[in-house]
Amino acid sequence: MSDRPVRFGLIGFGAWGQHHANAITVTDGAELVAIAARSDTSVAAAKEKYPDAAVYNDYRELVAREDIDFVDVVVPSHLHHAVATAVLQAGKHLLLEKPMGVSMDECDDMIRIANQQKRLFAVGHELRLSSMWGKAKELIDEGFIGDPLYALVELSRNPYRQGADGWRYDIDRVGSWILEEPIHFFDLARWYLERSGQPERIYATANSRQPGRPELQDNFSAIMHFSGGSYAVVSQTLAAFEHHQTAKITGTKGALWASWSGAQDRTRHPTFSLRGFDGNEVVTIPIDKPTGELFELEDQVARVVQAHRSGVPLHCTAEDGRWSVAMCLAAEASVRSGNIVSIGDYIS
Ligand SMILES: NC(=O)C1=CN([C@@H]2O[C@H](COP(=O)(O)OP(=O)(O)OC[C@H]3O[C@@H](n4cnc5c(N)ncnc54)[C@H](OP(=O)(O)O)[C@@H]3O)[C@@H](O)[C@H]2O)C=CC1
Ligand SMILES: O=C1CO[C@H](CO)[C@@H](O)[C@@H]1O
Repeated sequence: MSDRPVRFGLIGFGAWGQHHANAITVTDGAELVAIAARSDTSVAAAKEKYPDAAVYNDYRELVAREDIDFVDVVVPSHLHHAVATAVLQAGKHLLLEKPMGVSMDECDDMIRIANQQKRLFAVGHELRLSSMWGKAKELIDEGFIGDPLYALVELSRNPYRQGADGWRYDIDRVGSWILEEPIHFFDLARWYLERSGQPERIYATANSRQPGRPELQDNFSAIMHFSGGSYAVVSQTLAAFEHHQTAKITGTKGALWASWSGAQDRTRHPTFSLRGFDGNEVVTIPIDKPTGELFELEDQVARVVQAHRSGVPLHCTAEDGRWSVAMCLAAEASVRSGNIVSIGDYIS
């Protein structure tokens, strides 16, 4: 494989897209050659910050360029499908932010086109690359806790940002608030309980602080049962302060307890710890580098570069992204009906 830098185009230059731009520019072997934004303000901001990159106000001009290898899509969730299909149809590899799509049809359509075009398709579930959430996975796989039986992934944080033009508070554009952040935790819980087979059913409940906006669910909890007998609890409140995330995983022999805290999700100065009990003693497990979504974002760009250059497996494939969307939609159906929902109908 050639050693020339992997050439990236970035679509979306909002709060998170700007961090993607930075992650691309600090990654060895990656080059940010073009950015597409929508408003004049974002176009001007992109030009000022990245004078060497071409900046477009129509993403179709970016995808039409022949010299781009990978396109990184960081636009509001209801636009993922339209933008991602244009990228794939133009024959580019794709890194698409979560949620992969807002419906199963969207996910299936994108997977079909990626397969047809034989393109790489990674989804932005970056927590899988974390030195801490990932270390927990490694220990589980090594048998540190025995057979896993239970996983709790929990977040308490401040309210979501509005997003450009308020898309995050418009249910038709955000899809649901489950697709916004609990989707990461479904992905983690499934990863941790991988040895327990497939999840079979889910029960979820939620409520809103705004009586007139019941669809904006500040509090959300779900229980997901796996075929092997284990179960996972995913729980989130947006009615709290700062950003505090915990995972507790227990097995036939021991337990793990990971926690992360920061003034906000995008901090470079978090506190975090991973403690474990292997059935004999409680230990603090050293974490070899800082963890947090800004760090993992850089690791994610590095990973897709390696995948492109040397065929290293993607950290999160389109099938993984699809699975997590399915889980959110099943959870949503359970919240709506008040019933336990069979997951097979969603993931088949
Ligand atoms: N994996 C993770 O941890 C995270 C993932 N995300 C995901 O990333 C995505 C973006 O979120 P975020 O950055 O917070 O949202 P923002 O609203 O802050 O940014 C969205 C950006 O998309 C731009 N945009 C909208 N339409 C177009 C278009 N047609 N062409 C080009 N750009 C367009 C907007 O442009 P303009 O500014 O001109 O209006 C805006 O800059 C979402 O899907 C979100 O779920 C977000 C945070 C963390
Ligand atoms: O991880 C995340 C942090 O919060 C954001 C919302 O504010 C989400 O979009 C995102 O997925």
